[in-house]
Amino acid sequence: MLSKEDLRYEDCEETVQWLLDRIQSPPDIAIICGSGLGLLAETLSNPKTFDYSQIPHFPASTVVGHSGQLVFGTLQDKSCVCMKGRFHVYEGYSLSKVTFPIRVFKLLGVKVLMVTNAAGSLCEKYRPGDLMIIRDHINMPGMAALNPLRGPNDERFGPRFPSLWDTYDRDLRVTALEIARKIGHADLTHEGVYCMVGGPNFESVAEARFLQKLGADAVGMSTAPEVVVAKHCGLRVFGLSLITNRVAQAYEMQESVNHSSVLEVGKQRSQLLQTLITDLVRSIQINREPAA
Ligand SMILES: O=P(O)(O)O[C@H]1O[C@H](CO)[C@@H](O)[C@H]1O
Ligand code: HPA
Repeated sequence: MLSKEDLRYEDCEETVQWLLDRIQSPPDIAIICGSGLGLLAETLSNPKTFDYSQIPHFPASTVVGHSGQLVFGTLQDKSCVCMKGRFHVYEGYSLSKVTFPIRVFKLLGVKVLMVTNAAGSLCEKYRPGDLMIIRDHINMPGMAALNPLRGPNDERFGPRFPSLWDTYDRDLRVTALEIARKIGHADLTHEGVYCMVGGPNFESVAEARFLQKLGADAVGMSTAPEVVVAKHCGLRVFGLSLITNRVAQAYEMQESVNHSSVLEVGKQRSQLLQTLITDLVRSIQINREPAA
């Protein structure tokens, strides 16, 4: 059964129509800016910006470092849309609301979703300021039935039982690693597994040890639901984590993390992220179906 909190296909269509009435050309690529990474949106030329509060059915951004704007524009001759700020479950939103923009992007005609996030390192060799290309994820809330696909399945979006085995696009991952090498940052660019937890607290030492044993290289409080919904509706997905801190896995470790330091690392690395995403967008071929 749908709850009051669940947004329907028709709500999505309404939002899409509202946007189509106001933009020049529908986007092919959508980019979600993680905590402190909103400057990515400034790479778009001829920007057309909407506050989330203007857009029908869009929730509001409540987290510092997520300014709450949707920016349409051009990057490397590709029509793009950037979310300056995402929605998190810990803000109190249903998963349907958290992932609503992804379905809007799909109905707008987007082919590729690029998700970025700030994340803590669980892997010995990752340092704050490093990048992790997401190879795969562990959706902790999803495995405990807090999954955005829970409830009646609307086949217009996708199948009841989607497979996630090849979710993070292999070609985009390879290209991103090549770009990192070309721009001289291979040493700080890794490929690994992102684990989503519910937040908003940062992990306890015992939780961090548990996640590391499960095979997670980095941990954050977002991304997995967006990616599940993107895969469900057939989008190509690329994911990039900026490692903003180490997560303490021993009681003696003096690792303290707070949201301001997460945002600060985002600011310091914004240029690098912009370069990598811009070069990756340049490499993407968009195959538009011929008009009927
Ligand atoms: O995942 P993004 O939105 O980048 O944000 C990350 O940073 C915040 C914690 O500082 C959490 O919201 C965590 O998920
Ligand atoms: N844990 C969870 N989410 C995060 C972290 C972290 O250490 N850093 C940035 N987002």
